Amino acid sequence: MGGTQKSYTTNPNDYKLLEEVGYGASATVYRAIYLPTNDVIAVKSLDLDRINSNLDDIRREAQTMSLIDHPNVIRAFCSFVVKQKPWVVMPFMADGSCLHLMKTAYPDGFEESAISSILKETLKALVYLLTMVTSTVMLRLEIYFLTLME
Ligand SMILES: Nc1ncnc2c1ncn2[C@@H]1O[C@H](COP(=O)(O)OP(=O)(O)OP(=O)(O)O)[C@@H](O)[C@H]1O
Repeated sequence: MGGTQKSYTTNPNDYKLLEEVGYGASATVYRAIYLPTNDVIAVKSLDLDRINSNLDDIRREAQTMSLIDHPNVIRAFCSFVVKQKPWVVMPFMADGSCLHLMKTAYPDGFEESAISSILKETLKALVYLLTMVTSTVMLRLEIYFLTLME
């Protein structure tokens, strides 16, 4: 993985949740402070009651998120369970989502050139994720065949 790696503990007392910044189908996202370094980060608190998948799927997703290394895909710094709720610690995106930007600053929609670069960057992210998934599946298949041949 590139760049300098920051390390974050899995101790909930090291995190101070500030205000809620977003709400999705399965989670609430907070702006938060990582107390040991005073870094501003985001904490996504997943609501198991609102999620259809089981804990193993969530664990796998968080594990995959922590392997991500691409400028256009947000990665998880770490994840752990707090009062039966999985928390995912990630970089805080101060400008918010494209939808938020549109609602606040571009009510008539983005310019075509902006749309095309957002789409281009999103497609790059998708290609990265697809390549990552494919190589993980290939690796698993390889291990499977090697085990079979033993
Ligand atoms: N790292 C972040 N930094 C800042 N804001 C964020 C971050 N992650 C999420 N948000 C905000 O929180 C909202 C909900 O997050 P997200 O979409 O990840 O939740 P979800 O429950 O998985 O949503 P979905 O409905 O897509 O399943 C986002 O739309 C965004 O506004």
